[in-house]
Amino acid sequence: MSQLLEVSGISVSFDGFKAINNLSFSIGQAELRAIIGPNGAGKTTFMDIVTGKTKPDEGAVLWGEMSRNLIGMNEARIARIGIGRKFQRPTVFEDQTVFENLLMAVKNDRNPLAVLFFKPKPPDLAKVEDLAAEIGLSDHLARKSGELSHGQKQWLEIGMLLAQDPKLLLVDEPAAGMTLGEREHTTDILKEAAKTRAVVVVEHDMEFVRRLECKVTVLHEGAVLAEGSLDHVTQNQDVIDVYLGR
Ligand SMILES: Nc1ncnc2c1ncn2[C@@H]1O[C@H](COP(=O)(O)OP(=O)(O)OP(=O)(O)O)[C@@H](O)[C@H]1O
Repeated sequence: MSQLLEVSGISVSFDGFKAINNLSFSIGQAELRAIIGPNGAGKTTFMDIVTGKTKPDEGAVLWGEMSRNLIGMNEARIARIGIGRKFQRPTVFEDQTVFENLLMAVKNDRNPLAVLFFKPKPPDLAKVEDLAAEIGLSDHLARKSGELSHGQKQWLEIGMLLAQDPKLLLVDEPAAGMTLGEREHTTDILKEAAKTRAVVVVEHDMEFVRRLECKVTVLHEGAVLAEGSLDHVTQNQDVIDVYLGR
């Protein structure tokens, strides 16, 4: 299988401290991957590099069949070529309904006023309905987003990102603050999304990672410490020493 994203030998230092240290990582077109690792391992910095927020001092970040180099591209351009990022805190428009939030995302205009003057066409409406079904909010389309539970807001934001049809979706700690039921539903959404695109999930919650049933990459001190199934990496003595055993 050809790789969608191929990161090789990236390093970045902040004031002399190597936050990412010769890190290599790759993911295929329709693959789900969990990234785990202790605080300060470099997980956020890694995502910052892939999305163009941080420029590495060394290494290559290659994208797609043409192996385009993403280093030096700005964040907006990287988003346009198909990399979506879900931050930890949901950023939906609370005064807008679920329907309006999804429609704004389909239209790719995150301006609450735009939706007032927008006459959606049948394909847009069909897409909103499909997205709502995918994230399990079909029965909540008319509700103000501010009334949703924390988990439902997270799903809505995932839906808004999926509206852009990203080829790669990066998701930062989705399980935080969710009930068990919400976590289970979130794993279902992410597994489904990864059937047609690459999805990278950074998460500390090991039960959540187990339910994802995917390959796991363990980061430590800015580099890959171990990679493989969850059972494989959790039996690795280095992983136990630096992460699990603490
Ligand atoms: N802009 C910055 N300036 C200085 N140091 C930074 C900067 N960004 C990250 N760091 C440092 O780089 C290291 C890696 O941080 P990063 O946030 O990527 O880790 P993480 O694995 O995401 O941690 P966590 O699980 O706590 O979110 C940390 O020691 C952090 O303090």
